[in-house]
Amino acid sequence: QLSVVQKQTQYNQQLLDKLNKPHQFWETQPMPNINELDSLKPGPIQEGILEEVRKDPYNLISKFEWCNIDLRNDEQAQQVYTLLKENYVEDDDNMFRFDYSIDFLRWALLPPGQHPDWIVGVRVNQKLVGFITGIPVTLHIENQQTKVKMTEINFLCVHKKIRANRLAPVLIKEITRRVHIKNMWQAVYTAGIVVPTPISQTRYYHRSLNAKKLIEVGFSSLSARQTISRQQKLYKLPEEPKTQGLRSMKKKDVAQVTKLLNEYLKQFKLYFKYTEDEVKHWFLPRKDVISTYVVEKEQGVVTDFLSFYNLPSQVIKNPKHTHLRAAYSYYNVATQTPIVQLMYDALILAKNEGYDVFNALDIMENEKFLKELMFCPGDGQLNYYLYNWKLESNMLKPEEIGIVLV
Ligand SMILES: CNCCCN(C)c1ncc(F)c(N2CC(C(=O)NCc3cnc4ccccn34)C2)n1
Repeated sequence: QLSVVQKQTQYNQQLLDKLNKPHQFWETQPMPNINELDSLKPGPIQEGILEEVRKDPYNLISKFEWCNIDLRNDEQAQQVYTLLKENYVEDDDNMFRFDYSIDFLRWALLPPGQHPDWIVGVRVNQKLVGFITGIPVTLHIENQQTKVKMTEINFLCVHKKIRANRLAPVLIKEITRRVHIKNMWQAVYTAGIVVPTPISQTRYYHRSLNAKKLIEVGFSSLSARQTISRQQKLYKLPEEPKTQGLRSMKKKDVAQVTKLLNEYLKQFKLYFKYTEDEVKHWFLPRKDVISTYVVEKEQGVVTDFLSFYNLPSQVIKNPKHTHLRAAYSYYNVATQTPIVQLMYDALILAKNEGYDVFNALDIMENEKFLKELMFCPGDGQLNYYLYNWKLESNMLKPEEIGIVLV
């Protein structure tokens, strides 16, 4: 084992490296840097050459080895769950950490057309210590004609005990290689941190559903003049939704929901086009994972729908609560029902499903309901990234973003 002194020296050196050359890894990647933003022409930054793609995996330090994770296998799914539960994204004050469930991970990572070698793990003596994932998507960029088959990257995670080993850049390079070898050259991903070069900087908003719990876990705080009971009254919601014909989505709704969604998303500069199979996968309700409600008007016509996903956070140290139950706004299409009314019903439905807070980004048309429904801006910023693609416009406004990454 390295002596304490050696470890400290190694750590100090790594800090110095970071200070001297921040983003050392990202400068080697095809992402426009600040002064290229005006010179690069829109489209791919580097042309991919299939023959040049490395055929074998990147080298790992000894005792580390690559593995493909089969999330359908309970044991392997449990290993991923535990790695993320203990080592994935935390808030800046280390009070909360995401607790993605196994059912949620199967929903998020086993969509139609998934590639088994895009669920990538790194093990040391059978223990999972690193993880990164990709799923195949067709992204429409800035106009109808430009649609690009690419990967959506997510769940980059390195075990806390082996950070500063530069494993994250190797995980990124390896999944990039596995995408390139399938002749795909772009990626879309999000992150709470800023690395070169976001295409959009969006913000989280939170709507309190259980004011007392949010104060007890430290998610919300009371100012001098506020009391818990006054907060509860302020955020109180009716027992039942207002919209006539609002009900849980069923299989028979898939065709109409697909048409509504694809039509609705065309207004944005970044959006996916969905097949009926994909709508089945992403929107049919799954307990404790995804909730979708449709508005059915006279004899079977679906005019609107709302959806939100379940992403609890572990409350790291709290005498009374182990989890914060958070619902995240997914896709909402309002064609006949006013969007404020539809989202007010979403709050009521989420409250009745037991959520403590309802989160939404300021993307799509969300600005139209955030203030009126008493959402508060959070400290969390979510940056969107496109790998190896120069946009016509340097940055997109949040309301031009039509994709939600879980
Ligand atoms: C593709 N993947 C992106 C989604 C990952 N998502 C949901 C995420 N990425 C960065 C964030 F900033 C964030 N925020 C939700 C807001 C929030 O609730 N902040 C307090 C809080 C409660 N629990 C946690 C856990 C981690 C971080 C903040 N937490 C901020 N959400």
